[in-house]
Amino acid sequence: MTKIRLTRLFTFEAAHALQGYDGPCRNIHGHSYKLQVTIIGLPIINDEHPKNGMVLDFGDLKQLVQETILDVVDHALLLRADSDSDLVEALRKLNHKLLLTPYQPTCENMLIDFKTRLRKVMPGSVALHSLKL
Ligand SMILES: Nc1nc2c(c(=O)[nH]1)N=C([C@H](O)[C@H](O)COP(=O)(O)OP(=O)(O)OP(=O)(O)O)CN2
Ligand SMILES: [Zn+2]
Repeated sequence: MTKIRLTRLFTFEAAHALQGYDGPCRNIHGHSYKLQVTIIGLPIINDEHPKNGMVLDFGDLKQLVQETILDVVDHALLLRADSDSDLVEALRKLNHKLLLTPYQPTCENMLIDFKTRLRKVMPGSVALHSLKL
């Protein structure tokens, strides 16, 4: 049977700073990110099944990505966990949505993080094929 890849595009807004970077991106700045999620699997072949013909309902994929990634990063500020503690404390006092990452928040590292998070919640019948940011 033929395995099928399904791709869905998501967008989110986030700010970050690249600590120690030799350019303007060491300052806190923001992006409108586009995240492409591709899964792979076999379509359900069962006329009695409500998801007949689907690898995964697009709605279910949307909910998975929403809960696992977008709820975490959308309108958040991503800073390295070892950022200046006064800054972190001040942002917390202001109730800012802060994601302290154990990594430099580059696209590459964010993708590794997203992959880890998504793999944990993929239904058994499908696999995460690829991510693009
Ligand atoms: N390999 C990577 N390089 C850079 C990353 C990254 O995540 N991975 N991130 C940055 C900055 O955070 C930021 O994204 C700047 O990108 P850049 O395209 O260099 O910015 P510009 O202002 O030149 O481009 P615009 O299109 O005007 O935003 C840097 N490098
Ligand atoms: Zn940036």
